[in-house]
Amino acid sequence: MRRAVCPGSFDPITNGHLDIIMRASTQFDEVVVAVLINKGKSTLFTVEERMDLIRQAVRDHPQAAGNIVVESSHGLLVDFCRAHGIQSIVKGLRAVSDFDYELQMAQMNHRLAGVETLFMSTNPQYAFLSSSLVKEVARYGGDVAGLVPDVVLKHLRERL
Ligand SMILES: Cc1cn(CCC(=O)O)c2ccccc12
Repeated sequence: MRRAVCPGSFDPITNGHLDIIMRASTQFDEVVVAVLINKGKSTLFTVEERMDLIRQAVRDHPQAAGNIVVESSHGLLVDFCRAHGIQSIVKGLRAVSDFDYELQMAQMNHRLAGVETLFMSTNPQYAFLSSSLVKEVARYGGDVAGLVPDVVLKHLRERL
């Protein structure tokens, strides 16, 4: 069973994230989306809400093949990988600016536990997206339809 993890805060999931998760699910037997718990960071949605939004977004996706599971993770990602029998981390790269930090994390995770990190190119139509930017635009009444899954759009409007 070849498993990969797609880690992130997903506060909330965007269509850029969903695109990578769906594409990763065609490359592995199972993809585990890990919602990272960061106690020090205030978030718009709770961990449970973020997990539910991801599950709904995947369910609503026409290409969903039933091999995507959503979990939460605190502490080191490599410990999460060991606990879940995961050999690969899949990350989406949006721009060259993402690469420096992601390379550092990939080298550390490989040294710590031999876990490989596989990078996928983000779909150019979503390359400018981040959860923070989506929240900022939505907060000031901007239209983020098409940039986030419909279920996220609904909850963003309710929450903000
Ligand atoms: C799957 C995925 C997770 N992340 C981290 C996002 C986060 O930490 O919330 C991404 C960033 C860009 C493209 C794809 C992804």
